[in-house]
Amino acid sequence: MLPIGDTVARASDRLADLVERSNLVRVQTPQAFRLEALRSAYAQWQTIAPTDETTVLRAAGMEVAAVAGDLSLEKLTTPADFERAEQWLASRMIPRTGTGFDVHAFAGEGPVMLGGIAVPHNRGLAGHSDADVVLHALTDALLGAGGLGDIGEHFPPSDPQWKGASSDRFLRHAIDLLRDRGAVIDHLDCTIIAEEPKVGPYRAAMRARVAEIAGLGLDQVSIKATTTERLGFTGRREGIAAQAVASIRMGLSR
Ligand SMILES: Nc1ccn([C@@H]2O[C@H](COP(=O)(O)O)[C@@H](O)[C@H]2O)c(=O)n1
Ligand SMILES: C[C@@]1(CO)OP(=O)(O)OP(=O)(O)OC[C@H]1O
Repeated sequence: MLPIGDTVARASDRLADLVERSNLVRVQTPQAFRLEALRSAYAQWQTIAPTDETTVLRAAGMEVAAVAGDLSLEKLTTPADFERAEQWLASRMIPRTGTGFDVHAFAGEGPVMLGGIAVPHNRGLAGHSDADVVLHALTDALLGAGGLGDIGEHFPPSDPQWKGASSDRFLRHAIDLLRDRGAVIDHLDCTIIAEEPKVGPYRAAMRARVAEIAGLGLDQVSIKATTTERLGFTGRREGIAAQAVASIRMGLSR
């Protein structure tokens, strides 16, 4: 049971007399009873559905012991109750960030897979899978945010089953692992580092595809690109790099 903090009064369409609340309590559920007592009390209960079990036991002449209630056991009955519970749960979620980075070298013929779409290019990318640096960097960022290892741990490059695999499944796997742990994915951001191909014309399609694979809204995904001003291996057009950041919220494990 819980004490009543509010003023208590009789009312119809207007407020009427106050009720002395010092000897009133709120009776919470769930409640615990000896099974035999509960069965026997319900066998004797013949009126309309009771609002709780104490009513049934007391009607059968039994005494019910009272123990201190707990506000965190509040019942979820109305939509407002659910909203309050969700806010309470959200307040216990801690923001976490993960970063990911990946590189694949140009080899063979295009197109290149970037952000889950085939981008026309005169050269392709070498890799055990489809070599989608964007999805690999995003996958590692998500795994990092969850403290769940890295992409190679989940999909070893030595395992022939991932040969030529579409990287959609790597990203989806990281998302599923996080969601199974009750995490909320707030935002994914990826920067593609390459002189070529130009990402601009495909940015919107990549963003939409990543959002679709991850089960996120468009406004929760960002795809950017930069060159390295012809410097370094990306500047020499030897390959493409991508770096990603995943912002999530996850409950405390302790
Ligand atoms: N592969 C790329 C690289 C760059 N872009 C776009 O060009 C802008 C300028 O790049 P800088 O490296 O000179 O900063 C960049 O902000 C991107 O919008 C691109 O589309 N594809
Ligand atoms: C994606 C995996 C799958 O075997 O292989 P690659 O396509 O080579 O990609 P990389 O980012 O180098 O390594 C991660 C591997 O898990």
